[in-house]
Amino acid sequence: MVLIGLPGCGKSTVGRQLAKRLNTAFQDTDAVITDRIGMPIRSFFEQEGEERFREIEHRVLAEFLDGGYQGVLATGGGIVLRDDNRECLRQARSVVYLRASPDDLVRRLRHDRQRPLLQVSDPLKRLRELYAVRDPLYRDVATFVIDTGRPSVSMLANLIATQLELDAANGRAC
Ligand SMILES: Nc1ncnc2c1ncn2[C@@H]1O[C@H](COP(=O)(O)OP(=O)(O)O)[C@@H](O)[C@H]1O
Ligand SMILES: O=C(O)C1=C[C@@H](OP(=O)(O)O)[C@@H](O)[C@H](O)C1
Repeated sequence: MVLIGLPGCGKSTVGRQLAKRLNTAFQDTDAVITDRIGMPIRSFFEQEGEERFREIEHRVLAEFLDGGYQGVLATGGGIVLRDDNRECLRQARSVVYLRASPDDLVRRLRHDRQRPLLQVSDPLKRLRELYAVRDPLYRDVATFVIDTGRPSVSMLANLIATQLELDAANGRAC
């Protein structure tokens, strides 16, 4: 199953807990990319540009999904920007959109210096722009949407696990 959503929505944090709860593997496309490029993503954006990053991100996503990866996969917030990535995601068995408001995200990420797109003078404005463009794209490929506003990380992991179990019990693949 794949987790999507804006930077800071909890794809890695919730994803790790969910994998434990489901007793399955956890992987993070950003971590795989970082290993592959041998530098932080922020440095890669500065040296090589976003477009090169998106190429590598596409290859990594396709490798996981074409390879039939069965665990929990956290993705980068921009994974839905490319048509071919959205096509890949539609073939995944479950895609969960962790929805978070720009206001919540800017609070969570106020000390972050790693996310290249948010190193701007007005990160709230940037997050609102990202939300406007991406929210419809996340919804387009999501199997279901979870609002992350109130619940804790462990509650969210339990909520998703329960939803996946219900889907499985109702005969829908998870
Ligand atoms: N539901 C939540 N409530 C409060 N803080 C959260 C929640 N989900 C994630 N966080 C915090 O927000 C930050 C970003 O989370 P992270 O999992 O790295 O996001 P992503 O992988 O989606 O970019 C971390 O400090 C994490 O602890
Ligand atoms: O939103 C984006 O376009 C990006 C989000 C980042 O991942 P997170 O969503 O884990 O921050 C990372 O993939 C890269 O900096 C680009």
